Amino acid sequence: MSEAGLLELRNKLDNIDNELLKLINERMEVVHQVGVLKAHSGGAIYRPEREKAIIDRLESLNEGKLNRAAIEALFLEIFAISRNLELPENVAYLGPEGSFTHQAAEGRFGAMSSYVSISSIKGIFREVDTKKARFGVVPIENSSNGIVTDTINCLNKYNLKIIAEVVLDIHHTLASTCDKVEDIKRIYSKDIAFEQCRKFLANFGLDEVEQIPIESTTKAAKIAINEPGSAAICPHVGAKLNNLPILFENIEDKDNNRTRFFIISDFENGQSGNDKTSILVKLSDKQGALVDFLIDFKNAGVNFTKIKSHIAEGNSIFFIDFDGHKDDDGIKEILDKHKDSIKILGSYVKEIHDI
Ligand SMILES: C=C(O[C@@H]1C=C(C(=O)O)C=C[C@H]1O)C(=O)O
Repeated sequence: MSEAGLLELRNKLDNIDNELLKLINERMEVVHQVGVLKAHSGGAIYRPEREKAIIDRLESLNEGKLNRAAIEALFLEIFAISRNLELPENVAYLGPEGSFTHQAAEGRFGAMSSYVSISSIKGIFREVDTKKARFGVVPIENSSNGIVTDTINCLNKYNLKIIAEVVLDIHHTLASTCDKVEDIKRIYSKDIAFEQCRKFLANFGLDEVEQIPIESTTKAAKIAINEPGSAAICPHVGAKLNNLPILFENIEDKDNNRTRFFIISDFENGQSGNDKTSILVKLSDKQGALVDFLIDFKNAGVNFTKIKSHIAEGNSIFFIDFDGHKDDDGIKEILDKHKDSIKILGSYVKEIHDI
């Protein structure tokens, strides 16, 4: 290509960028006006259901090269930046830095938010409950390891709302300063990560090597970089952050290893037309009480996406997800009827059917 041709194309890009900048700033002005209205009415700044509606509309209008993922990546960042200009958002996540929960948080709240790494799920609920953070990001379930009981216990204990779900494909790497697998004498990781990589470890004879469970996969990388003869099972970013060489990528046994996260806050979402609701059901000892409850939902044609039994403080409770919003016709009546035995945890835009 000639120098002149390149110059011309770059000029074109500069002009487009100038327009984009002008338009985005104009958009920020309008977001600010919405923010002023919300401040008067006490409404929440973050409205995931509205953001989803915008992305859906843009996808349906789209005629260019961008696919849904690209539109989402661009616009979620624009939304996050506009929300931050209105009100800086503190996001508490299950750390340390580089953890999967951190990735889930950044995916939703973008590069401009301020993030606080918290070392326990309970700590995250406390941080949001005491208003030190506006949002908390916690894991709720993994496709290989099931439900996260600490999160259920905290949802039971605190009066916070689930305002969004985020689903992340979980990939692990084996990272080490050792050049050869045979030189690895110890592996550090989180207990569930060892579980998720059992077959890989067996295939490479690493099931014979000492496996040391610690609180997080990123901490594993931190240890492994300083300890000759050791390795870590950790996320790609965890290895990169610690300059730990990656020996193998995607070592998880299942190729659809996913974790679902909840974003918790102190407000309720409006209806989006594509919602999911999570509740906890505490039933009396009366036999068949759960069945009565489920039949009401079934008769109303409500689709359950998850039912898990769980013991909290000695009592048996059920964690249930179903399609629809708590204020939808048909659902509202059933929730009212059973209000003494249920706790509504939140209605939020449905990202996924089940993991
Ligand atoms: C501007 C609003 O507030 C926030 C910002 C949005 C945006 O930038 O378009 C959309 C939804 C909200 O999270 C709104 O509610 O319309």
